[in-house]
Amino acid sequence: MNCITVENLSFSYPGHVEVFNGLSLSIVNGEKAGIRAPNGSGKSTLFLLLAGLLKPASGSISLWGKAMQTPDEFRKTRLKIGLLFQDPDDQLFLPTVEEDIAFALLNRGISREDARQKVDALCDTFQIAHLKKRVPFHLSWGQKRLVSLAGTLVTEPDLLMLDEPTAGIDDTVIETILNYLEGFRGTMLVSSHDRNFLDRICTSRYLLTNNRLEKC
Ligand SMILES: Nc1ncnc2c1ncn2[C@@H]1O[C@H](COP(=O)(O)OP(=O)(O)OP(=O)(O)O)[C@@H](O)[C@H]1O
Repeated sequence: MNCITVENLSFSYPGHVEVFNGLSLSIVNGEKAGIRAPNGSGKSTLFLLLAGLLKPASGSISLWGKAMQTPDEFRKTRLKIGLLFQDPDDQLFLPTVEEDIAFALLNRGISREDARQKVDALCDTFQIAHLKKRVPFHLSWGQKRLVSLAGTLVTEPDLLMLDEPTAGIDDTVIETILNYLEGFRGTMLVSSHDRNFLDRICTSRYLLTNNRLEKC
């Protein structure tokens, strides 16, 4: 069964050139798909469209076989999705790191104690336990990246969409992230310019150029 089916998707930012014109793709359940592309070709835009945060001009998006037609359908389905934004400043918004990582759990009705345990475990894994009481806004860029990644993974989503997860992160921590993602059992769509990173965790690779997403 497909996790993601996109047919004939077209999208332009208002007043700008079109990003997609007739893009189609399908990602099967459990696939770990790596996307590479030149800068500005639309990777981030694709993730935002798939999460229902941008609206296509035409075409269809189905997630787990269900056509996503209304904002409400996307909102409900997003509970099963973890989306890591390319820029952590678009993602972090609460007064402390631990509150930010816990947000998606509490939003899903998980108790404070269970949320605290999951946050603590992930902070230990990503070596960011010392940052828990810090203000996300004041962290370094790499630290923000790790905190936003923890906040994306903490709900153990069925579909992970990671936009440049290793940008600005040092090699030892990249290894920790790789180890974690190698054990991830859901479906994953990950964009990166780091070919080695994609080779380690992906079961399929795609190249996005000239409006087309082609297996490579
Ligand atoms: N909010 C916006 N308003 C107008 N144009 C935008 C906006 N966001 C992105 N674009 C444009 O849309 C195109 C696709 O951008 P996008 O960020 O999706 O590409 P990308 O493949 O993720 O790039 P990169 O690898 O450089 O991060 C680019 O030409 C970009 O300038």
